[in-house]
Amino acid sequence: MVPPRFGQWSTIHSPRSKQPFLCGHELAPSSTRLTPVTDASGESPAQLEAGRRGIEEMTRKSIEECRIQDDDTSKARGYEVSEMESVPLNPHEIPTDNPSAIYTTQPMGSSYPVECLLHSAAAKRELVEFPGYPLEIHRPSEVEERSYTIVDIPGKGLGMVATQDIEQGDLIASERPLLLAPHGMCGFRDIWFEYEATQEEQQAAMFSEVERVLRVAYDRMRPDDQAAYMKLHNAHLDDGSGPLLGILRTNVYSLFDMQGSKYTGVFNELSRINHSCCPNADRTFHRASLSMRLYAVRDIQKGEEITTSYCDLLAPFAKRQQYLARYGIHCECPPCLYPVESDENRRRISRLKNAVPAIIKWAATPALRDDLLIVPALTILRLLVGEGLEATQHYTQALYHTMLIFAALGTEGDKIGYLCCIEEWARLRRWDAEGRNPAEKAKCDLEKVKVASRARRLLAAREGEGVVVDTPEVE
Ligand SMILES: C[S@@+](CC[C@H](N)C(=O)[O-])C[C@H]1O[C@@H](n2cnc3c(N)ncnc32)[C@H](O)[C@@H]1O
Repeated sequence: MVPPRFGQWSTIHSPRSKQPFLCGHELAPSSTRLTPVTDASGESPAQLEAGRRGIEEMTRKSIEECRIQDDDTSKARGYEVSEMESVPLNPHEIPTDNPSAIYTTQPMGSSYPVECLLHSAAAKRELVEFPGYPLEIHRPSEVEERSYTIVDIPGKGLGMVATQDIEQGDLIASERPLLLAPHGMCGFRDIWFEYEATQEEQQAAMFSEVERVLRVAYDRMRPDDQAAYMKLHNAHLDDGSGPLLGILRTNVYSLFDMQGSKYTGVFNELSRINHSCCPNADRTFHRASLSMRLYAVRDIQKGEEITTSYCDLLAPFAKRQQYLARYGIHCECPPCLYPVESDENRRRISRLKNAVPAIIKWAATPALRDDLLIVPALTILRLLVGEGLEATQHYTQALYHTMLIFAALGTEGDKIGYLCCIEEWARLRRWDAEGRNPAEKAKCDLEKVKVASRARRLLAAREGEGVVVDTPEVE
């Protein structure tokens, strides 16, 4: 989970040209927020008229709420903010100019919408033109036989717990964010001070302006979603963040990159998952359905807490604790209780690199021992499992290497080991690739390894007969 960066003070300190900076596009309520008013609904002309007036009123209100430049707050604090330009657009329209901010409710017409704050017209285009978009999904609350519940976890607030056994690779949940916004929100408003402001003053101004940008998005949400947002945990009550910003900073997950910006999202249920440095679940964002998928990275037993990671799992203990402190977390998961040993293991694991070319070379070289690679490969796998790092890409990479080495060893190797590695690798890769087919890559590498190892056997046999042959070319 990556909270927004708010530290780019140099960008707001210097006076700038007073160009309109924040544009409140698409402020008209989308059709997802109002019942469509048509004759077919059986409503009377008076009801239809009232509905039309309601839409006009909400549009006007939204636009007015966006005109928050030069108000009492900023004047009283001695700074000015850039003007916000409001241009109502339909959710499917792409603006032809290039505004700095677009408020839009997506997918258009969905009963399960996401309030989106986008930084450019190009971002909106990329969002709505993504292949397969918009793929509908069910709200978590509508999914029968959910495998989890949200309950109180001693010492952690609320958390997610398995209500049945879950197998490695199983999908636990998929959920759309309540709010989607760029990582680091300070770019949305230009602030300039009339005097040499202190860092604290600049931070206070930035927090206040970001809060107001968020307020526009929040006011566009459906009442249920607003209530869900406000119920989320806020770990930033005392640092000057407003309530919307505090909740955002506590609960956002990084989602995806779009037009050079990282996008983040706050979720009703998925934001209830607590952190662990040996998590049993991982998440990926599915662009076509605009939803986050949570899946098990190892078997989870009924009653076990479902956890994910908020930080870099291979960072040393001290760095992880420092990072987690911003959430008010003092992590006491197993690796954090044995930091010296765990740091050493994680340091070794972090050195793991792509070894596929080396494996192919070894497979083709009779002079190299059969067990040269399998021993270190299994050692790394054991270390990863011992540290509970199945959620890292190092784990899938180590599984992949081991699978290739077993394949090269052929009958000399371990068939069960080979099958276990390839099946586990495929289970874990199931949710992480969008549009890419990991099986294709595996097929290609397996073929190379098998060709190389056949060549090696041939070489070994000919050398045994006293014939010297060149090593075949392998990548
Ligand atoms: C994104 S929220 C997770 C859900 C939260 N527990 C709740 O009640 O809504 C992050 C907050 O959960 C708590 N938390 C998460 N992981 C924790 C952990 N490993 N130990 C203690 N508290 C944790 C912290 O208060 C943190 O600020």
